[in-house]
Amino acid sequence: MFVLRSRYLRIRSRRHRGRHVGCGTHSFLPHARVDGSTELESSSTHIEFSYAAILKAIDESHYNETIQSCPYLQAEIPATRDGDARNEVHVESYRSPATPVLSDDAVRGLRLAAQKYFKEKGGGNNGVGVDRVSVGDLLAMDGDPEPGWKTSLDAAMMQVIYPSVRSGWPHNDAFSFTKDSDAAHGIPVLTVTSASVFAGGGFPSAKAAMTTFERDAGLFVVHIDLGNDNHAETPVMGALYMESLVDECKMKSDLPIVGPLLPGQMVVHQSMQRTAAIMVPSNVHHLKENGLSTVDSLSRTHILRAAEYTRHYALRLILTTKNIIGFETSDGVPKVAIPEAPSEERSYRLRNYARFCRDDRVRYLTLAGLLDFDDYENHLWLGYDYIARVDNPEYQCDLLQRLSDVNRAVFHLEKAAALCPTDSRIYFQLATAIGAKMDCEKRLILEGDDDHYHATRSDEAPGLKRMAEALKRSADLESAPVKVGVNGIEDLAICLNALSETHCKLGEFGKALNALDRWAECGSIRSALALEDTNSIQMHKTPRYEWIQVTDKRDGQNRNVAVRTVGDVPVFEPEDIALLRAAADNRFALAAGMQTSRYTMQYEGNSELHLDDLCAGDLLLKSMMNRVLQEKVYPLVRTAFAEAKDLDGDEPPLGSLCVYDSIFVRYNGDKAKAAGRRRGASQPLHQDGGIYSVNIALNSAHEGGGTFFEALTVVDGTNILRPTAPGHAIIHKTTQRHAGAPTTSGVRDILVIFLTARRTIKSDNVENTWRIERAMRLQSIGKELNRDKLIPSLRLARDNDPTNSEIPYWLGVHLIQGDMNDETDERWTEISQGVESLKLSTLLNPADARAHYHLGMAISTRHKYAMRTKRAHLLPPAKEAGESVINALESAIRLERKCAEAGCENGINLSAAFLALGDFMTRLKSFDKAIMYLNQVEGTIRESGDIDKEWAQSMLEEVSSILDYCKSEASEKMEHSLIR
Ligand SMILES: O=C(O)CCC(=O)C(=O)O
Ligand SMILES: [Fe+2]
Repeated sequence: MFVLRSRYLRIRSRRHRGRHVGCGTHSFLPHARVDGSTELESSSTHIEFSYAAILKAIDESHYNETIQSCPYLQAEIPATRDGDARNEVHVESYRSPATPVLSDDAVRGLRLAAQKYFKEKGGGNNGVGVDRVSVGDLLAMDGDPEPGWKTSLDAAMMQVIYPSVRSGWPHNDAFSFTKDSDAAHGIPVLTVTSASVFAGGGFPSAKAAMTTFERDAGLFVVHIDLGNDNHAETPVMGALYMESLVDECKMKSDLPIVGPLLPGQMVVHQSMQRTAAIMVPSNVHHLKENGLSTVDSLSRTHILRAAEYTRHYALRLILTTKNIIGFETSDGVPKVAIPEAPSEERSYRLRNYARFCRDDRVRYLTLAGLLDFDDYENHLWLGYDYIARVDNPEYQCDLLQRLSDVNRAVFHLEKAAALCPTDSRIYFQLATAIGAKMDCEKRLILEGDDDHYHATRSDEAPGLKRMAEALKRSADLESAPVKVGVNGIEDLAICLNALSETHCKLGEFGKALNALDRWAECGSIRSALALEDTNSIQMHKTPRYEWIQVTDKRDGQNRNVAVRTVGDVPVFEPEDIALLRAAADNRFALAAGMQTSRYTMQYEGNSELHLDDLCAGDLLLKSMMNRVLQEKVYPLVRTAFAEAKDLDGDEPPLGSLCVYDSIFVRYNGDKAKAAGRRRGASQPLHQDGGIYSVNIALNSAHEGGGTFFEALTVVDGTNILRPTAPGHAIIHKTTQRHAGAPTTSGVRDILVIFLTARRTIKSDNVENTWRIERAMRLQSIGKELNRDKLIPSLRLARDNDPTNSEIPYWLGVHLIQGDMNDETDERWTEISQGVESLKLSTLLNPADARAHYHLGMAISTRHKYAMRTKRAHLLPPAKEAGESVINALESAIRLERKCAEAGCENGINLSAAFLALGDFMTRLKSFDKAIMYLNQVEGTIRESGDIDKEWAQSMLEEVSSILDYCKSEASEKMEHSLIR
């Protein structure tokens, strides 16, 4: 599938803040007129009429807003046009006056007023810790401590703010007459439609941004910094992240921010520019980066720290223009016709309206595009909507129509990119559209319902190349807001995942690795929890530990499975556990059964929470976790795995250990039982993400449960490990296959921390741990690749992490699964390599039942293929082959049964293994053995409860016919030997 997940782009446009006319409401549009036809072409007269009606409504809405929204802030007093012309200072993207526009007193007064308001009435705290209050509400508040700020603000409006906007963009359409009739409405003047104070930061895991990073309403945004209460102590300052500066700053290796700003200092920009108000340390431009030019930057770390440190304030005014003459009425009813809103406003409002239309979105967006050719968001939305339409399962149309839709999507997104070359969303959507287009073309060729496409052989490379280019640009752009903490890493990670995948599809593996490393780096900076401080001298008591090992029967060597903490120093003290579980209880109660995790391994009876979500805003929990990580977890992991180095061949990471993700898992055995889950509350066999998994027990009041380790199935005794007591841990490499053993009654709570490491300059070439992640990610991308690219990428994965048994396992499986009618030498080599790869997998992990199973099947397949293609002479001797098949399949059966006993089976079809054994022994004319194996098929099917299934019946028929053959051959053989 080529269509990328659209989750990456949550296109939003800021809701209009106007109190009377929300663009979120339909109230300003004549309902009866706008629904009806769904296609622009369907009825031109009808459209003409609707179009006019819509514009009229929009003009009215804009007009109302300009006179009603912020009556407490005076509009601009028009100067003579000559006067303006003399002051023209055309600026590109923003104006940032050197001297503050508000005095220190006014800044403090406004901040104090907002603080009082938030304390008494709250500020909405919209889920990301940002409070907001309108200036109108501040003015209406009783007991403003220092109300003098209003006079200062009024003066600034007239003397600095309005003149500065007008002289900054003198050629803006909104300032000029377009038609003669407009002259009747007078000169357009600037006015304020929204004035708000924002506050953000000052708590654990606070976001760097105080305002959402998106296009604003109106025509101009005036941002005035209001400082914070701790400025003197710690110089945390305000700044404005400005998307349009990205390219320019990259060249100068600077940050795309305007600031740091002094309290009272102002930045003005067009609303169309995407910006976000952020908090930064005053030395943000002088931080010495580590030279990796990656997102894991010092500036990001320091900006996020600044945001946590203090609550910062800013004033934001939204400006537009209005025509003064038309409004001069006593009763609010205009005497003359309502003036046209500026075209940018018309387009913005129409676009916002389109968001709420289910059927007509494309049509309204097209109209919005006609109103303002320059507004890239119209094209972005159009492109996005054309793809969304094609993605919608309810959209009934033929492939050619689909192709035409995705072509339009590509057209609009390219247009958007030309108008705004710094918006990462556009390039991501462009890549999505190109992918969708390729998908359509492929289907047209397959279905052959068009002569043109029927004739064309598809060559995907050019399309994939364009996708890669767009994704690369998107990732490069997206890195900028990530680097300053304005955006989280989620979207960038998705983009880099797609980029790696596209490079793999092109066979560009070097570039794929580069993108993969950047993607992995995202994982290493995702968590807001502390990273390992490698400089600190350990003064704390770390838990003691022991290694759980198995002895390999073949070479007598010990293999490490996991570390278990022992003794009287646990990872978590009882009070730490209590704190964590209480936070989880709260969150589960809040979620009321809704999904609380990003992961999919969840069944009835299991629930999960991300520790980062729990810690956000919870100072106590976060600092407890940071302490435990720093004092216990990191030193423990580093020491234990450094000790294991000789045995495992893995260097501990060079860079600081850090949290890749951490989840609180609650297994409810009783719930699972009630839901009829035979296995209780459990997790299937898997590998984790990151490098190390730390699994900490939080209670003991349950039956069953524990971590099942596949590696332990090769030795006698238990294969489920449990920490020695609540608060203690089991730690293993993430590549060690394991499962959550069924909790059969009661509740089992654990905290699993997946650790990875920060990248260092050396990581690229020498670091094992970094390569472990590469290999895992290559393997996960493999699911999206065709066989011809899948096989080389699995080989690459194997080269990067030669110890991960999962990779040669999949490589073997895919090498075997090719065309059995292809009799070339190349195919023979593939099959032989497939067998070798599976053999390697069983050597690396002798406990993997699946690998043994597929190895047995593969040897048998190779045998059949060789016989058929006259290559019998290339096969190993029959006895040896027989032994290896028996060995492999019997191991598979034995191991799978052990897994099943623990409730953690792989789900291998054991009856098929017996059948394969019987079949192979028959081919080797070893009839007694064949009969012995075939006789076990029926019982095994019964055991699995599948006897009534159709496949079971046909398998039994096959068994019975081979059995008949074997029996007659066996008795003939017997006769033969008697005669002799
Ligand atoms: O239940 C357990 O101990 C295993 C948990 C686990 O493997 C996981 O959450 O990834
Ligand atoms: Fe796990």
